[in-house]
Amino acid sequence: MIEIKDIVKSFGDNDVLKGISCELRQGETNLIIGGSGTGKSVLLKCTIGLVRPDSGSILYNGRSFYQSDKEGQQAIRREMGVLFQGGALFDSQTVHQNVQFPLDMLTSMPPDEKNDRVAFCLQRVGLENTGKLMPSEISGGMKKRVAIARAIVMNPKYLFCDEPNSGLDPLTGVKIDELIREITDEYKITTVVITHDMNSVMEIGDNVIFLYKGRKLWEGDNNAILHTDVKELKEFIFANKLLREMRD
Ligand SMILES: Nc1ncnc2c1ncn2[C@@H]1O[C@H](COP(=O)(O)OP(=O)(O)OP(=O)(O)O)[C@@H](O)[C@H]1O
Repeated sequence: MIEIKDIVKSFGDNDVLKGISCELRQGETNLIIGGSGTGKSVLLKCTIGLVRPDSGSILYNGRSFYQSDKEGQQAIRREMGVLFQGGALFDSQTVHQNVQFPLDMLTSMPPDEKNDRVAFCLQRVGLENTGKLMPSEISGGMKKRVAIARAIVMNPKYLFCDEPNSGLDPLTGVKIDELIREITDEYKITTVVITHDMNSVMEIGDNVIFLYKGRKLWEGDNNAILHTDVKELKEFIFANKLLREMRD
């Protein structure tokens, strides 16, 4: 579990996060949703240690990242897998090399063990026998799968996904959501997904946190969200035509 407590972050006179607290639960897909510019990415960057909050604390299974020494921070970082927006694969490396990259950077695992681990992760995301291909030879959905395989290769306790569906057709997007959900459940990971996508909210929203202008306005699951009384959340949800028609 990750406990976010009263996080405040400003850039100059732009107060981006105005005191956000929430719990990101283990074995669940925790979705951070909200309109553009509401602070979702900044909150994610604070949570993965890329942006230091002005105040507040973030605890990873009880351990404070920002109050840990360098070694403690590295230990927590090693437990994080990150799926960056767009996948961020290295174009000049094969699928296998891309997935192996964190093992090369962060472990002294013997080569055979690395190969086995990479093969296992590729198989887990449904991409066995693709290791020799280059990223340019595979589809957008397959690239996301490779990026997921890379994010889980270190066996993370925490998985962060920034807009995992961006650039994918709806059906492929649903399959990626399902994969993230399955992996979360199977390995009991604390998964955090940033999204604008109401399909994802309805499919995998175990714990949904709605941000609006740097504050948390609502928190609940995907069953409760359609019955919200919060005006700003209703506007966000029912901007989606299909959901509006379902409601009416
Ligand atoms: N490094 C930075 N320096 C200055 N301002 C920043 C920085 N990073 C983010 N901001 C500002 O923080 C605010 C929130 O940005 P953020 O990227 O978190 O929004 P978001 O909710 O993720 O939006 P989107 O859905 O469009 O990605 C914006 O006003 C942005 O300009």
